[in-house]
Amino acid sequence: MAAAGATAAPGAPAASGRPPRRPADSRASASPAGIPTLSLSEALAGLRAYVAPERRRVLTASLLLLLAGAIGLLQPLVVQRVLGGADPMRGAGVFVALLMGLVILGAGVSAYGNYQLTAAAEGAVLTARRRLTGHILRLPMADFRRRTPGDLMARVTGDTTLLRQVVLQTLVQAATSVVTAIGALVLMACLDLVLLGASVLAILLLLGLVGLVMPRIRDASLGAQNAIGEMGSVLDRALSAFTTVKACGTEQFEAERVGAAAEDAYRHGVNRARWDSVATATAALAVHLVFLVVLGVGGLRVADGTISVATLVAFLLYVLFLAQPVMALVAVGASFQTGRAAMQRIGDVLRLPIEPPRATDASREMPAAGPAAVDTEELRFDRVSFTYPGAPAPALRSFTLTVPAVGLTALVGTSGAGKSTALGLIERFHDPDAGAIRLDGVDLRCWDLHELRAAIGYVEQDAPVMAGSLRENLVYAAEGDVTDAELRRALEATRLQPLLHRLGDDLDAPIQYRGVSLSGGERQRVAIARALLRRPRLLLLDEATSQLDAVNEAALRDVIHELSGRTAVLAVAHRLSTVRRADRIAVVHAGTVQAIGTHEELLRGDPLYARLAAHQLLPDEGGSARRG
Ligand SMILES: Nc1ncnc2c1ncn2[C@@H]1O[C@H](COP(=O)(O)OP(=O)(O)OP(=O)(O)O)[C@@H](O)[C@H]1O
Repeated sequence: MAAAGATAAPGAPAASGRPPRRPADSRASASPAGIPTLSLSEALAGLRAYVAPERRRVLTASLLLLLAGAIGLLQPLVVQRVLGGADPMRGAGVFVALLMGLVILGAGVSAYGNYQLTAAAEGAVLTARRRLTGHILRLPMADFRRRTPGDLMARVTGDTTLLRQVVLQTLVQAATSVVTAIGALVLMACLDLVLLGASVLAILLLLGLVGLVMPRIRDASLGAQNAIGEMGSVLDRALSAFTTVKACGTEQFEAERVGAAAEDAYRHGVNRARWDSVATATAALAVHLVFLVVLGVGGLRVADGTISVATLVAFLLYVLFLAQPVMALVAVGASFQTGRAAMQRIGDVLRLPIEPPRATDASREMPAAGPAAVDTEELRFDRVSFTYPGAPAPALRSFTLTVPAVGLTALVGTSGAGKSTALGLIERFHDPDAGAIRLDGVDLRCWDLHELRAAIGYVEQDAPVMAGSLRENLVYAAEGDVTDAELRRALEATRLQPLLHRLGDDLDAPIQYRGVSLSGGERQRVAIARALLRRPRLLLLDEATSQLDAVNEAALRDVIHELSGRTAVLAVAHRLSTVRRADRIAVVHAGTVQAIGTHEELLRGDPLYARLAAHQLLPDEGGSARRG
């Protein structure tokens, strides 16, 4: 299967030398709410990985913010010198000027430090977005399909944004706050140890209470972010089926579904805000309590002459100064819990194995079907069986077929017989559970994935056209430069000149989102032209002619026929008129190739084909096809 030998994303935080883990295998513990959460060390390791590219900026910011903290610490000392002097008013002007200078210098250093820190945080967000996007696009098809685009988008846009706050607060503010607090405590110790003891006791008591609140913030954050992801999924469902929603008149129904998901996100958000407020209020209470304790105990000590008023005032200033790091540390704790939830959601995706470029253990997975065929330049399905993950029954069972290097091979059969699945396995969207598919006698699992796909032109059933220009859509899959003349030839071959004409003969004319400004047939032909420009050695067409009118279909049939004179074409078609001229037709039934032959041979020898032909053969040149 695709997961075999899969590769973890380069730089994925959890991939530091360890094999990639699926979420189910994760050592993540379960929160009281039953939501699995990252352990603290995993979260910190994840954060380090995102910040690593920004370490120089983070270092600069740390030093500057520490310097700003040190400058701040000097201010109470200056005040003490002024008030403690024999004549407080003598030289007051100089001290005030010195104080002003320190304030301005501190503000400047702190502003530049904060700028560097914010830039580093943006850099970490950029790193996370790049890794996540690159990883999502390299996920195996099965893993991608288990997720919804809306939720993945919420992870790339929303969860990564939350990292900014974590980096800003956790990495530097936590460090600088701790250092500043220690500095303040040391200076407070120099002033009076008794007052220090009373202050520390009061702070520890209330910080203990804050610690109890932190897990609640983490659970509420994870709940809120999951709810936002869910809302993205519900919204994506409605927007991607916009036409259906309109046609079915279900705007209100869908709006209510999205509204319900938004309400869920709101409830979680409010819950998080509640616990955030509890933490902040507790920290503020701690600071006030310390201030009152110092005022009370300090007042008594001034009264009995143990310390001077100047020392008490300086100590109180340090208490006020301590308020900032204490409040900051609580905010850091709360924000880290939010970031931890975001990192978990990002990590859940990054820990998924990506498509292996080449399965290293493919040889061990060789079927018991015997040695690899020696024939080259052909595609061969050798007793291939495959069941979609979670599906109750196999889509392919002992599917055996040879597609020569040149010629048109058609797959026909009833709906759900397994035709599209067979094409998907050639693209290695999935790998067979048993048997093997070989190209040039080499198991596809041993091919370099990029090389394999580069050799194939694939026109899928829904033939998407992307937002962008016609040119962008055409050259999308092409390797190397494509000239205008080549583009025009491809348009001509697929009878798309009228479309080009409608676009003012401008290859760079924009095509709307998902090609909604094109007809279904035009979209399909753009996809075919795109596949042709890839100059494939194997062209896979999945019902590529289903949306073409008779004239265009006949024209396209000529193109395919001409192409099949040079290369291998494997076409799935319900319109049997398209495949009448096929060199061989494989009749697929219940996941197995039950008959192979030409149109005439199968009409005579295969009852299923004869039945399909009788029901689905479209009139073509002179209606001759109806003779079956
Ligand atoms: N992603 C999937 N997950 C689970 N089952 C799937 C998936 N895709 C297809 N199937 C199932 O696999 C079987 C074969 O599907 P496939 O799309 O290959 O049929 P088909 O012959 O191409 O049908 P049609 O002609 O209607 O397109 C069907 O039973 C289908 O329901």
